[in-house]
Amino acid sequence: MSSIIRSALSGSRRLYHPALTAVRAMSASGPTPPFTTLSISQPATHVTHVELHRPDKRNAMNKAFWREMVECFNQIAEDPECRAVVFSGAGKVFTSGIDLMDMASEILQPEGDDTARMAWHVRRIITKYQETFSVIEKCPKPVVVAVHGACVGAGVDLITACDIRLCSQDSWFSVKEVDIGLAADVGTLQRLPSVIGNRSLVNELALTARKMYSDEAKSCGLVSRVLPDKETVLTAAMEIAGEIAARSPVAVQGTKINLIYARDHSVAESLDYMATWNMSMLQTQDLMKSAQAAMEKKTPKDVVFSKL
Ligand SMILES: CC/C=C\C=C\CC(=O)SCCNC(=O)CCNC(=O)[C@H](O)C(C)(C)COP(=O)(O)OP(=O)(O)OC[C@H]1O[C@@H](n2cnc3c(N)ncnc32)[C@H](O)[C@@H]1OP(=O)(O)O
Repeated sequence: MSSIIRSALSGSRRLYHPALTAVRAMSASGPTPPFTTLSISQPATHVTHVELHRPDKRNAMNKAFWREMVECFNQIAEDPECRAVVFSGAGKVFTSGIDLMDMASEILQPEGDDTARMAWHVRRIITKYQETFSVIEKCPKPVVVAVHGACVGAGVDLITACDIRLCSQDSWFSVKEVDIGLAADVGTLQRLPSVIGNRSLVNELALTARKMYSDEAKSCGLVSRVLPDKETVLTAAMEIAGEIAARSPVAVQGTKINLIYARDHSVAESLDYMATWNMSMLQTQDLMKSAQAAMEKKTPKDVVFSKL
């Protein structure tokens, strides 16, 4: 059952649905209702563009953002029209991280009658915020992130949950949390080590909060490409998403899920999971269609795949 039907049945407020969203320019004009921090568009067939849209506040992540990301990516996960996602930030920078004004009260003055209750309250907040980026990883549609300018604090948590990272030449990254008196708690410390495969560098970045510029980000593997500017990085991200979206969604989503499984499990466990996964997925009609196209020297773009 699609999210839109569920929404109608439950009588809840209108939900965003990419298939029903008008095709908009790549640079959206503002948040797309019902969201206040995210602008959603469909720049190409089967591609959804999610833009963090608080440019005046350098895309600082306020309370609404942490909630809306979960709603947005859960809907994308279930949207049969969407096969790949591009994530970017509006305005001058990608993101300045957590909204230091909006979040202060929730974290610094937690609800609760005593220390234990306040601690449980804070724990619930942290796990809720962790979900904001874990939904990117749980979404079976690959997410390509296009970074430009600053990517600070929670921005690094966000991009490490994405599948493909690109940035512009003017980008810089900072695991900023130690500078504001906390250990990063929404994904960087857990995901960055396997993203860049260099624990000494991860430790250095996380313990000093120093800026890492685009060339170093490329050389250490945080990003796979550096493009000249914001426009070209977004264009490159759209092209990659288009390539992904042209391929079998059964193959693509199985690939994402098994890559993430393999990151977190032994080779033996992952091979076992893979065999179990493909014992059913190899029975897809996409396999025959794709193989036939390859034999006929056609590209995946020439093949029409059923919705998934
Ligand atoms: C449970 C906890 C979960 C997650 C925790 C995450 C931790 C973090 O994210 S730590 C990182 C915190 N962020 C920062 O320390 C960055 C602060 N911002 C900056 O350094 C700069 O703004 C900049 C990103 C380098 C951009 O500089 P510039 O282009 O010169 O813009 P500004 O003039 O500084 O800012 C314009 C405007 O935006 C507001 N703003 C910027 N960053 C934030 C922020 N993080 N929170 C709230 N507001 C922010 C700034 O106040 C200005 O607003 P005006 O109303 O125009 O004054």
